[in-house]
Amino acid sequence: MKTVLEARNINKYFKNATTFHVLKDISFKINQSEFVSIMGKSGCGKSTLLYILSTMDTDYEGELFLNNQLITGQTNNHLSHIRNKHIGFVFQFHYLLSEFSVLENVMLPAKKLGEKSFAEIEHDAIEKLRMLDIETISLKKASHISGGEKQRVAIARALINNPSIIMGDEPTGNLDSYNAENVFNIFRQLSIEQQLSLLIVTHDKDFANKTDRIIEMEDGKLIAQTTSPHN
Ligand SMILES: Nc1ncnc2c1ncn2[C@@H]1O[C@H](COP(=O)(O)OP(=O)(O)OP(=O)(O)O)[C@@H](O)[C@H]1O
Repeated sequence: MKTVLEARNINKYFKNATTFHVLKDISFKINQSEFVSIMGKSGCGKSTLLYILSTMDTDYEGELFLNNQLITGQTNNHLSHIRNKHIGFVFQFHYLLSEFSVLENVMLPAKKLGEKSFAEIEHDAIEKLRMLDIETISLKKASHISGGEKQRVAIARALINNPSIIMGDEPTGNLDSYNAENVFNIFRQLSIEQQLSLLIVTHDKDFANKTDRIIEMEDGKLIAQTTSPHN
């Protein structure tokens, strides 16, 4: 099984008036097509870890590999490229550009990457919108669609560059149970049909129990990795 993401002995310190050891020797791997959740009490370090794994925070000790390539120590320019091409993000709040259409929002990361023509990007974006069953709202302004639709648009945007992994920080935290289940089902379908890996921080035990593996954190440490009961 191909490893998509590997964290080796990640340590992080916040250095203010005092030094705070926030992440303590975290190591784990995520395989292709695996759907993994991260759980732990508020303040245990989940978001801090996700920032490092997503290459947005480079101030840490240890090593990070994406598709078996060491990405620790790369230049900011290179990291920005890696992030845009290989990692899709879905947050609790969707961060769509409200004055832009759904279609324009989904196209943005591909335009930024600059590897395809406008027509190709538009074609890809419509395909993603169709896959998520929101093609009919493609010309609506992002401010004129529902919360559940916004999160599906955010997922389509995360998929536009065909990433290896989707990372999410509480992507269902702002949704009602119907829409939360809908997002879970989309993630599950992506992991099975597109062989996409998913790493999702969540406080929702029901959501986590349905993923392939739960990574549990406490006080900055990885304390358990549990294969979920559904397996
Ligand atoms: N810039 C900073 N300087 C010092 N301490 C920080 C900083 N940012 C976060 N922390 C602390 O690091 C710890 C981990 O924070 P983090 O946001 O990663 O937790 P979390 O598990 O994601 O919490 P939540 O579930 O509430 O989002 C917390 O104790 C937090 O107060």
